[in-house]
Amino acid sequence: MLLSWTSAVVRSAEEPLLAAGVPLMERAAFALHGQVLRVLRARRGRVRGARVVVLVGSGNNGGDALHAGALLARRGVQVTAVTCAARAHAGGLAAARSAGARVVSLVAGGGDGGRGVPTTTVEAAAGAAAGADVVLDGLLGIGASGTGARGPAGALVEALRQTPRSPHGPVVVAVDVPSGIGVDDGTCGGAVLPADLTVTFGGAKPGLLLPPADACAGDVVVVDIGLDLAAARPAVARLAPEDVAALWPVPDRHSHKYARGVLGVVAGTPRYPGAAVLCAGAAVLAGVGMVRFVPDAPTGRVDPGDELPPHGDGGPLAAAVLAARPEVVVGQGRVQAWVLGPGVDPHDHARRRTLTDALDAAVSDGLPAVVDAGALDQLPPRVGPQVVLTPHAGELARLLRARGEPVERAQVEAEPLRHARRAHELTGATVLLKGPTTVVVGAGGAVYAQADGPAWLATAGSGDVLAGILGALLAGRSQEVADDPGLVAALAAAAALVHGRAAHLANPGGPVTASAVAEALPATVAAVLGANGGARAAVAERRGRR
Ligand SMILES: NC(=O)C1=CN([C@@H]2O[C@H](COP(=O)(O)OP(=O)(O)OC[C@H]3O[C@@H](n4cnc5c(N)ncnc54)[C@H](OP(=O)(O)O)[C@@H]3O)[C@@H](O)[C@H]2O)[C@@H](O)CC1
Ligand SMILES: Nc1ncnc2c1ncn2[C@@H]1O[C@H](COP(=O)(O)OP(=O)(O)O)[C@@H](O)[C@H]1O
Ligand SMILES: [K+]
Repeated sequence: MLLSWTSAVVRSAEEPLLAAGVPLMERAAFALHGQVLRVLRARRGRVRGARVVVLVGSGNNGGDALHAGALLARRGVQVTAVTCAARAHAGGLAAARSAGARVVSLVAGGGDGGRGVPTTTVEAAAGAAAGADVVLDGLLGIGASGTGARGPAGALVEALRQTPRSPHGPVVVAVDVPSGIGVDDGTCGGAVLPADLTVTFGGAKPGLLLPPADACAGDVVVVDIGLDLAAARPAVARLAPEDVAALWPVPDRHSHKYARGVLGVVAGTPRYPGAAVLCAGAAVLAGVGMVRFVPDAPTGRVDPGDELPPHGDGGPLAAAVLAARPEVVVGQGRVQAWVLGPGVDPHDHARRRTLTDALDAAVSDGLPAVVDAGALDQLPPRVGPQVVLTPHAGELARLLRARGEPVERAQVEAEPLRHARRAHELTGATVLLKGPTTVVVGAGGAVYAQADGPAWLATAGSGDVLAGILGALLAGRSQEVADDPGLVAALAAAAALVHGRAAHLANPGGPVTASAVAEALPATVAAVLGANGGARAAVAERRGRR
């Protein structure tokens, strides 16, 4: 699991160490220079003679970068430090100079309190950076205010962004965070320099995990500088396969299909059966005990308010589901969790009635439920966190507008966490906001950000598969969810991980269909369980034999 902490939490973890004279900056710089050496070796074999341009802001982030530059210069790297503000970290500047680094400034008399640093232009600095092996971005760290670098630093970032990227261009290594991101909220509004690698100190920062800023972080390497963050509350978490293995319901010898969880599904319409097929099929393939697919009451044969027949013939929609997945059971019955709404057309009155009946039943029984697509508009004003909403950005904006918040899709995309959190506050539900990086907000302040799938996953029906996976998980862990509704957010994040990984597995590096993602689920779950669940399953198996 990758955990992240806000700037304020990191600062308060630093304080006692700094007061005790612990050389945090030296530790950070040493680790940073080690990462740059690794990049240089991978890129060109030799370190000596490599060119590194260090971008230096006014604060300690620039100090880290300058000290790392000094260490690199001592290894024979040609280091050019470009200071971008009226002041620069004095100790770092002195170290870089005495190690033989060249120092220039974008600000006349800048960087060095007017001690005669040669000035350069934004164009010249950008040109030097473009010709370097590595650009070390030490413009802004956790002390950045607002999003986007301003002033000369901002101008340089803009110029670097204009430089066309090529495979021969420099590797950009961000110091602590890519300069200019919203460190705590993941916003990415102004001038931000995207990195290939971010070397972050003490613990990751939320903006490295949260969309849209996470797209600027590249690979994230967390460096231990001795901060004690164990007792501090993380802001955002990202699950790894081993975390998902620990969450996944694995059967043992005593398991039977009902004990493993039965999932009720209301999805699709007779006109659009695809969502029903994909959602119910994904739940089966993710390993649920049983799927009950709920068809509509046969028109004209049942009075409003009557119970549905326990085993109606189900009509063409159920026939389509059964043709694809004969394992599915059609009809009403006891379930441990629900998936409601994928592909349900609100203009189909019979389907909408079935949906609202099931939604009412799920909410009044307190059962875990995935509320997706067509069901989002039917959500009661308040529900518990065992209900998971799974909107994409447009659907979340609509849900918020329906609750009096004037929000457009673009605003949700610019600040996914803020809006997902708002929807959680307003509805009480756990919210899984789909996108390139999926954000989950749940009970007790839980926040997850999962970036597991390829962009190929943005394909019709993909969300229906995700809903089925999550439904299977909720059905399988319904007992634990009843005891701890906070678990729902972790399960939602786990579903997003498996969904994304299944897309990679379905066709590595190429296009996928939603059906192919669903078909890849059994192998994906097996691979994820292999992270530590192989051992777990073996233990469960042994226990079962006793
Ligand atoms: N504490 C420690 O010992 C350790 C800290 N560590 C390192 O320190 C980093 C934090 O350092 P920090 O606090 O000095 O903040 P940092 O981000 O470098 O600069 C902030 C300055 O930039 C300016 N500025 C602000 N916003 C701006 C904008 N949008 N656009 C342009 N300029 C802007 C503003 O200056 P002003 O403009 O007001 O003069 C502000 O004062 C941290 O990320 C890590 O790398 C590690 O060494 C581990 C030990
Ligand atoms: N650029 C992207 N990269 C990776 N995953 C994406 C991207 N865009 C969307 N996704 C994922 O694809 C799925 C799309 O779901 P959704 O919008 O509900 O599609 P549909 O309604 O067609 O099923 C979500 O799980 C989302 O997280
Ligand atoms: K930085």
